[in-house]
Parts: sequence; structure tokens; C-alpha cells
Amino acid sequence: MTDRVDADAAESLAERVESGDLRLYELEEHADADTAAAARRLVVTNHSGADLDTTGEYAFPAEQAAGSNIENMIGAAQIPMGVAGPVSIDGGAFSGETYLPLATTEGALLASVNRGLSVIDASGGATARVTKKGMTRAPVFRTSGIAESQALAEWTRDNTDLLREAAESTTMHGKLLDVTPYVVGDNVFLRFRYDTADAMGMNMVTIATGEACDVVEEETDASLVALSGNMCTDKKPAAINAVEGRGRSVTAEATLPREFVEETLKTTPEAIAEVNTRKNLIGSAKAGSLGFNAQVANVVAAMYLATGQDAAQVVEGSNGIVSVEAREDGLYAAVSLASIEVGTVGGGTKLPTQAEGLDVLGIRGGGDPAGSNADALAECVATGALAGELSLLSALASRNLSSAHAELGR
Ligand SMILES: CC(C)(COP(=O)([O-])OP(=O)([O-])OC[C@H]1O[C@@H](n2cnc3c(N)ncnc32)[C@H](O)[C@@H]1OP(=O)([O-])[O-])[C@@H](O)C(=O)NCCC(=O)NCCSC(=O)C[C@@](C)(O)CC(=O)[O-]
Ligand SMILES: NC(=O)C1=CN([C@@H]2O[C@H](COP(=O)(O)OP(=O)(O)OC[C@H]3O[C@@H](n4cnc5c(N)ncnc54)[C@H](OP(=O)(O)O)[C@@H]3O)[C@@H](O)[C@H]2O)C=CC1
Repeated sequence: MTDRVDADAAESLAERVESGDLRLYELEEHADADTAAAARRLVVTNHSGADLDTTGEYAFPAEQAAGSNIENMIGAAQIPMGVAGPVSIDGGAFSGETYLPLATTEGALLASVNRGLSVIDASGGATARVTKKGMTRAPVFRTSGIAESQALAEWTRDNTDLLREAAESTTMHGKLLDVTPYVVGDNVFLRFRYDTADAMGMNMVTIATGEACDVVEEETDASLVALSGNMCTDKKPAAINAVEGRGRSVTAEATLPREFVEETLKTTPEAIAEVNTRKNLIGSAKAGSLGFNAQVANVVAAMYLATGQDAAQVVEGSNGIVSVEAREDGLYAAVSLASIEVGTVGGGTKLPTQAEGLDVLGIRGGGDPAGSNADALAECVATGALAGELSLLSALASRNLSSAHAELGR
């Protein structure tokens, strides 16, 4: 932020970086975080010619981000944020009426979610439930061969309490739920699954699992190769997350009277159901997609950005199946998201605009009981995803997807 910057100090730091006297990432050791960021902007501007004035116009002290959220900070990438709703949600954790905050650069997205929420709300609101939870970390161990691999799998099943004691010694909030061994020749993957309360939990479970791995190495002949062995699976498309779930598995559903479908969505329950079957189910199956939906990733990404979630986890956030049934009096629709990895404490949630996004939902910080705020956030994301599906399926059914984007998105 420019009014907190010592301009002379920034210039001198930039010169020291350019002369090789200082590393770019060392500047916070020599100045406050805003001045360090300004010095980096000068270095980058001198190097590239890019004008970074707008990047430097951020609305929070740099020290709130530098250190725990970013290294080599030069400013902020600002993304427009809007709201859709309000909508009533009858959830296991969230109960009441709320606007949903969404940050995006895609025109027509908020209009779409807004339309979906308006028809859901007019129809009595959404029902949502978290049906399973657990954040995973799966280290890979090397053994001498299949006999030792089998023995390690058995040892793990017999000694889960020992592993739990080690893992939980590193955290006040994390609870080890189970450890599942997977054997591939001389590789053993131990998939640790934790209740992480209101944190998304990746730092928490990585630290806890590291401690448990020390016990495995002390008590068996196996050697740890990598603390993450990709059976977790974090930030990659993976069937295990779609089948077993990761973070929160959550469903939102609504039943829409026929007249509301016709008035607001400009189509019929039967037409929406046909698009869902032919596109979301058959089309996705033919394509080998893990997401049996149209645009779940759009809503997940926009709500993750607005509330301080880890944007890379949109990959598994898009594992969702849409079920739609045309009934005599209207339409039943549900979106089941297998792996929504969200938190209301930790990570990016403490940054000011992201915390404000959580405030819109009324769920900033730790919940009472623990975990209830993160459950509530998952239910809100699922409700937004349901709205996005209803609106987009309807736009496809009534053939106005391209005209909507021509009007709002260009
Ligand atoms: C654009 C609409 C909503 C128009 O839909 P419409 O029915 O023509 O609009 P309307 O003017 O009759 O208004 C109906 C309601 O929509 C909302 N609405 C309407 N306009 C706005 C606006 N400007 N701002 C906020 N809300 C708006 C609002 O709730 C309004 O009710 P009201 O409040 O007036 O009683 C509709 O055509 C639509 O939803 N189209 C689909 C667009 C969409 O879903 N885009 C998402 C991105 S697509 C993509 O990225 C993924 C894709 C497609 O590649 C994935 C795939 O392969 O499937
Ligand atoms: N390390 C890794 O491999 C990866 C890290 N990440 C990053 O990890 C971060 C998220 O990790 P995460 O562990 O969630 O966050 P943090 O590392 O910010 O830790 C959150 C901590 O908050 C404490 N806490 C306070 N109140 C609560 C509460 N009500 N519920 C739960 N915890 C509470 C816990 O401390 P205590 O444990 O003492 O109870 C918890 O460990 C993100 O920045 C993400 O980008 C993402 C992917 C991989």
C-alpha cells in the first residue's frame, strides 16, 4: 500500500537487489513489508517495463500476508467480487438466509447463480448436508518387497492407536480418524484421514502425519520416501477423491414447482432433465470426466477466492454429480460434491477481504461445535453449485447460453 511505503528506502533496497547485494526474498529483513513490496515492484518494473501501480494499490498491510500467505510479495491481484442471492439454506450446520460471495472475472456467472438461487429460494430454499468428512495425507514407504509390504499394512492396522498418539501430539484440533494402507509391490501408501475441525487442514495433517511417519520408521523396517505419495490426493484430478471423498462430501438439493421453472428458468423440468442426462451424465461418462456436472468448478472457484480457500483445490472441488428428476409437479435437483476442501480458520481466511467474504455468510473463524463453520461453508458452496447447475442446464435447454454470454460476458 503506497501510503505506508518509505520510498527512499524502497529505492535503495531495489538498487541493492539489482547489484546482487541482496536477494529478492530477503527484503523484509531490511524494511517493513510494504516497503519491501514496493522495492520489489521497482526491481520488476526496471526488469520488465511493466507499470505495477495498480498491483501496489492493495487495501491491507503487507505484513498480514507476507510471511504466512506469500513470499516475494509485490502487491495484490484484485478480482471483482459480487454476491448472489439471498437464498434460504436448511443445512446440517448452516441455517438461515444468506447472500453468497463470489469472486470472478467471468461475466454472466453471477447472473446465472443469482437466477438459480432466486428460483431455489422462491421454491422454499435448499436443503444441504455434509455426509462425510476427513482430510487426507498419504506418505509412501519403500519396503524390501511384497512380504514386508504386507507386514507393514498389517502392522498399520494393528497399531493405529500408536500412530494416532504421535499424530495428535502436534495439534489441538486435529483428530486422526483412520489410516488405510495401499500396497503396490515394494511401495506402501498409508492414507491418513483426519477430522480437522474448522481448518481445511493441509498444513495441520502434513505436520501430524510427519510425526506418525517417524513412528513407522522407528517400529518397522520401512523407509519413508515422500511425506506425500499422491494417494492423498491433493490438487490433482483423482478417482479416489471422487469415490472416497476428501475434505467435506456435501449435497444440496431443492424441489422446484413447475411454474417457477417455467417462469424463471424459461424451460420445463423435462427439458432440464434431458440436458442433465445427455450432457452431465452420458457426455461426462463418454469423455471419462470425473465431474458429472456442467459448471461446478465455476462456483467452487469463485466462492473459494471470495472466502480465502486454496484455489488449487478447485481441481477436486469439481468432483460433483448432478441428479435431476422431472416430476409431475415440478423438478427435483441435487448436486453432490465429493471433495470440498474448505476452512473458516487458517490459510487465506484471515486476510481482510477474504474474512469479509466469510462474514457475509456469518461464519468467520472457529465454529461451535468445532467444525460446524467449515461444514456450513461447504453447504453454502454446494447450494451455489446447485444454483449454477440449474441456471446453466436451463440456458442450454432454452438455447440461450451463447446469447447470454454475448450480452453479459464480452
Ligand atoms: C444470464 C441469464 C441468467 C439470463 O437469464 P434470463 O432468464 O434471460 O434473465 P432474466 O432477465 O429473465 O432474469 C431472470 C433472473 O436471472 C437473474 N439475473 C438476470 N440477469 C442478471 C444480472 N445481470 N445480474 C444478476 N442477476 C441476474 C435474476 O435472478 C433474475 O430474476 P429477477 O431478479 O429479475 O426477478 C441466463 O441466460 C443464464 O444463466 N445463462 C447461463 C450462463 C451461465 O451459466 N454461464 C456460466 C458459465 S458457462 C461455463 O463457463 C462453462 C461451460 C458452459 O463451458 C461448461 C459446459 O461445458 O457446460
Ligand atoms: N503443507 C502442505 O502440504 C499444504 C499446505 N497447504 C496450505 O495449507 C494451508 C491450510 O492449512 P491448515 O492446516 O488448514 O491451516 P493453517 O496452517 O493456517 O493452520 C490452521 C491451524 O489453526 C488452528 N485452529 C484454531 N482454531 C481452529 C479450529 N476451530 N479448527 C481447526 N483448527 C483451528 C489449528 O491449530 P492446532 O493444529 O494447533 O490445533 C490449525 O492447525 C493453506 O494456506 C494451504 O494453501 C495446501 C496444500 C498442501
